Amino acid sequence: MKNIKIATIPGDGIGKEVVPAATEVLKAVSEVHGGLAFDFTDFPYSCEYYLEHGDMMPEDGLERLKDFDSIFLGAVGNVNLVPDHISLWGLLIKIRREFEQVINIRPAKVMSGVQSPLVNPNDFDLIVVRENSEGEYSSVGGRIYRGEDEIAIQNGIFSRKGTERAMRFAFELASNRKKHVTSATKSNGIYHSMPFWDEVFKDVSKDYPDITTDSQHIDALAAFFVTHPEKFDVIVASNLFGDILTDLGAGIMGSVGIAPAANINVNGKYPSMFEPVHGSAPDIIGKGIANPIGQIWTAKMMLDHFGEEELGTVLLDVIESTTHDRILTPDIGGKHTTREVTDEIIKRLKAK
Ligand SMILES: NC(=O)C1=CN([C@@H]2O[C@H](COP(=O)(O)OP(=O)(O)OC[C@H]3O[C@@H](n4cnc5c(N)ncnc54)[C@H](O)[C@@H]3O)[C@@H](O)[C@H]2O)C=CC1
Ligand SMILES: CC(=O)C(=O)O
Ligand SMILES: [K+]
Ligand SMILES: [Mn+2]
Repeated sequence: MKNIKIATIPGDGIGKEVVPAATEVLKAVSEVHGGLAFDFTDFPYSCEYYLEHGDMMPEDGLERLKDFDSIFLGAVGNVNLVPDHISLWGLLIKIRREFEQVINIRPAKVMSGVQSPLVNPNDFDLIVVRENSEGEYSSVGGRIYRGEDEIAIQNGIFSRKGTERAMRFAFELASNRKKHVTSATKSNGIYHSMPFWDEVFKDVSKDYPDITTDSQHIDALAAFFVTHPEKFDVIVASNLFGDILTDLGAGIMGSVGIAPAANINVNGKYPSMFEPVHGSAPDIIGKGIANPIGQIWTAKMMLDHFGEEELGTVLLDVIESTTHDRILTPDIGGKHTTREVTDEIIKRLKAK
């Protein structure tokens, strides 16, 4: 029996609704498989935890998480309780950084039965490789003066190591796909970091002569995501550009509620973390209508990560069969609840 130890952190808002749903699905996956067991341990780290303890997680929080095989997180953020930059940096971004989850991979594709907001979208299937440890997500800078003379300085951090690492990851991924990598840049407007980004991209691409490349400014790239998403395969982007592009990727799929993501530790020193693209969705908390597919598809990425690709494919096929049959939550045009979609996925999995 293969036993996988998973730390679950539902976090805030609908994270508390979709993580339990996806955990139930994983339990069904384990039943179907027979030789695979998941051992879940739940951690209450959240904005409510902050109010009680003055921090998003205990001082030894990372110590408690580090020996798990992976972390399965929902979302972090409740601005009614804690400012976002405090809660996200105290939990989500802290784990990404301290556990050296330097790559964030986020696929987007046409899902059967889910109406894209694009009129007659061509069949797209792309994946964004987002640098996940530095870039524009930075705590370097400061604020001086108050009022009229106030100044805020925010520095972006682009190391050769980090930039190259994300790009190599993208090229490796592309070699098993359509052998094309697009670089998201903005070297016409950002004076230092983006010309540097372009140079590193050029250098790295020399090591992959069988992979074709192109480079697009992020503004144009955003427009192409809407007009011709089918033209893309692997896109490598900085932390913020990747963040924005993947909500856009989710948008053209039909909803941010179905988009999955994986924060990958590439050196094997710490667990990777699996959490969907979306946030805590404060506008729909407690209504029972959060789309669980983003979190469940994220569970599929976790299965892939553990070498269970066959099972991962079964799970994605089951997800897509339910959307195909229009068992949909309201965000993608249906009337079904989180519970109903989850139950349907579990039922179909068990029938496999
Ligand atoms: N990785 C994380 O933990 C993230 C956390 N956040 C945090 O979440 C909070 C809300 O952020 P927003 O910018 O509003 O982004 P959001 O992704 O939470 O919500 C944007 C819109 O998408 C909808 N939506 C999101 N997930 C959905 C789902 N599963 N099913 C149906 N509809 C869904 C929401 O109802 C809302 O209308 C903030 O505190 C923010 O900082 C935001 C993004 C990522
Ligand atoms: C915070 C956020 O939206 C992200 O890192 O994806
Ligand atoms: K999330
Ligand atoms: Mn985001």
